[in-house]
Amino acid sequence: MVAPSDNAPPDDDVLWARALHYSHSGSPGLIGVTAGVRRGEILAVTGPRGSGKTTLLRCLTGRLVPEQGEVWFDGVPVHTLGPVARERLRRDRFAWIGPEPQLLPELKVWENTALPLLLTGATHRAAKHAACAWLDRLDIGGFARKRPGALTRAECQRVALARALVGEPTVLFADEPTAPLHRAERALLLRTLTTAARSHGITVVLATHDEETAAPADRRLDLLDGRPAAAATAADSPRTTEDQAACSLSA
Ligand SMILES: Nc1ncnc2c1ncn2[C@@H]1O[C@H](COP(=O)(O)OP(=O)(O)OP(=O)(O)O)[C@@H](O)[C@H]1O
Repeated sequence: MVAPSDNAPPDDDVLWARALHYSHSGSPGLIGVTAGVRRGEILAVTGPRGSGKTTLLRCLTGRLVPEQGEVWFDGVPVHTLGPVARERLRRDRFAWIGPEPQLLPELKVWENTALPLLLTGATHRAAKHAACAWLDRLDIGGFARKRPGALTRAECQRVALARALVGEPTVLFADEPTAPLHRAERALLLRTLTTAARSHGITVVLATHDEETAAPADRRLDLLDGRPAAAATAADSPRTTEDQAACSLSA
């Protein structure tokens, strides 16, 4: 049960979370994480493996409900919504891209790209038109009639990006989208993602353990052991504040 709060989210944050706590079957995933992202901004959530990045993104999308804390999207208290409303929010306003493209091998590239629109009732013609427009924008229009098996992994990941963007979501959640790619491919995918998001005013929450991938972000949130990194470091070294005081006295 999530306790209500009098604290309203900041006006300029399209997505805002306060003091999130979440545990996976008893083992801590998030411990008191607060995060905000403004409309059109790119927020990088960084940290080593197991630091809680995916758990945070899943709490922000409403896929996971925090045990404590609040998540607000566009003035809506996501943490109080039921499963159907959260599912609708994810479908209509959010998109997700992970490290694996997860394309359907039987479908052509344009059909894979159009899937989110077809599943929400768009006509075949409108969905195809939008899918092909996004494939063109991402410079992969030439693949539209091919099947994923004919593409490289990096090309498939760009198709997955087109599929994520085809519904023009308010927020794109990108969980280690470049992780399985070589350096040059990583740079291309990242440039494609950030350029497309910025030119369409799409907010991005980008989880990555890689400094170069985090570099284009407007802001970043560093996690360690499920906490903001600064808090985790302080918790690991209870004498830090005392030590700093001692240092400044002796300086
Ligand atoms: N389904 C689960 N069941 C049990 N523990 C989990 C589950 N998912 C995550 N965890 C644990 O929660 C912690 C945070 O995991 P999370 O996947 O959020 O971190 P991450 O920073 O995204 O890591 P990675 O980069 O490896 O995906 C880790 O200790 C992880 O082992």
